Amino acid sequence: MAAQSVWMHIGAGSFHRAHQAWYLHKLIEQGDDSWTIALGNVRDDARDLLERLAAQNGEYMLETVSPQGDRRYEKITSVRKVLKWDSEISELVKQGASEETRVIAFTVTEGGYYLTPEHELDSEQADIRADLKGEICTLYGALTRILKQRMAEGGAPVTLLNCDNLRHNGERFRHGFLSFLKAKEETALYAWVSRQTTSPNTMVDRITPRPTADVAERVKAATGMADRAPVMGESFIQWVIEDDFIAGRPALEKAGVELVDSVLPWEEAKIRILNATHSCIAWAGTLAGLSYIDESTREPAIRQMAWDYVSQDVIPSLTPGTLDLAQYRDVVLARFSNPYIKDTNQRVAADGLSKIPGMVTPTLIACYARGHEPRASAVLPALFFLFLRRWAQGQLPYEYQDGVMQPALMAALFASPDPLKAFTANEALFGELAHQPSFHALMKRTVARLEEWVEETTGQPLTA
Ligand SMILES: NC(=O)c1ccc[n+]([C@@H]2O[C@H](COP(=O)([O-])OP(=O)(O)OC[C@H]3O[C@@H](n4cnc5c(N)ncnc54)[C@H](O)[C@@H]3O)[C@@H](O)[C@H]2O)c1
Ligand SMILES: OC[C@@H](O)C(O)[C@H](O)CO
Repeated sequence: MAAQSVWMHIGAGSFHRAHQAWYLHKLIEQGDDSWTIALGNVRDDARDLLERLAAQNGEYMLETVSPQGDRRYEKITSVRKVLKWDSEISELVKQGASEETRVIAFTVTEGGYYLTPEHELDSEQADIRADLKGEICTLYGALTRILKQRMAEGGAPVTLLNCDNLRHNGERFRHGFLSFLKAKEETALYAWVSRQTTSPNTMVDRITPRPTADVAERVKAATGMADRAPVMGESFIQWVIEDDFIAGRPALEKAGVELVDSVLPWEEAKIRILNATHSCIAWAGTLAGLSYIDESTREPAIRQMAWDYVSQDVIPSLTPGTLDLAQYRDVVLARFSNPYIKDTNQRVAADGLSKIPGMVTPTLIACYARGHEPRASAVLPALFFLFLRRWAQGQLPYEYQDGVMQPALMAALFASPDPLKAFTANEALFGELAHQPSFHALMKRTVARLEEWVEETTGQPLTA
């Protein structure tokens, strides 16, 4: 029998339970239970869920639904330990220090890495400042605590695996973490992490909305299980990982994971075509008074914005490879239109301040670099500007969540005499384009055009 290995996951959100936990469950179903999951959270916002999961011994039902409406129910059995939260993250530290833990994976959202557009650690962020002083608000503070203990207990190597939607997610996380350790003057830990850990890049994909009460009702009706922690997602699933695990890994290929030398083509397609387009639809849908991604995608004008952005600006900016990008676009738009996935514009609109620089600005820059005015891509930041303006006016229909949002700074931006100019001149969002007059002119024209569209669509005048 193979030695028991633990995959510790930090970030007890819905996505981990619909994606990574499903793959490990598939291996267990095949008779290989040599790898199981220990699940915990950096922050106190998953306490209820962790308690409910613990009461079910980590088991829960996953409901998946296809674009045709076929629903499937699977009991996920890979989470074998639920790590209780406390302010010292003691259970995460104990589990993460143990040699049996060979992979520490995480999903802490796009905003959870605190990187500038130049991909440097943003030490100005309040959470980072707090963690540099020894608190635990971020993944970096948590890993520092966990890995220090691991080093003290023998220092067995471990893979640090980023499963968030971030371009070059392994590399960017690693650079952020090592910069954090340097700033914190953790010299010995810095040297140990450099030698004894790896951070493969990954591309993860499965649309996983926040579960609503009706998921539990359908689970009960279909399976009889009174599940207090069900999760639901689309039937589509994909995981591409660079095969660089320093302390071994599950036989993920047997569950359908693609293990590759470089995830670059997949992540470029995913981030620029799927994620950026998703946000475009969420911001536009919200401005048009719609609540869900599927209904927003089926709105012809919004679908056209998304289609034009991918077709006119993204595809010509990417190096042709083995992926059929036009087909990828069409599949993605079909997935977003799935009427059985009630994914909210609220969820997908989140974290725009990280998504614009990470997912959209590279396409804007690439277009200018090849002498093409990015008219279709400018629609995305222009929509986000109008969306943020609604936020500043207190007129969004829901709470906007953004990991890097500093409300006072944003409010000041919209109180300035020319908010659009201040927004477009923001280097953190637009890098070198922040100083380019032609980009400012393009944004002005695009915002004016979209204001007209919003007014026509909603029949309501917009207040500037
Ligand atoms: N939901 C999806 O469709 C999906 C698909 C692919 C990838 N992802 C990735 O997974 C992430 C999480 O998605 P989810 O659906 O699980 O979201 P969720 O809202 O259910 O969970 C978010 C998790 O991140 C943690 N978190 C948030 N900000 C943090 C911070 N600054 N520091 C530490 N922890 C923090 C929360 O405590 C929680 O555990 C996404 O942001 C994305 O990068 C999600
Ligand atoms: O664009 C929002 C993401 O959470 C998205 O649902 C996911 O990346 C799909 O895999």
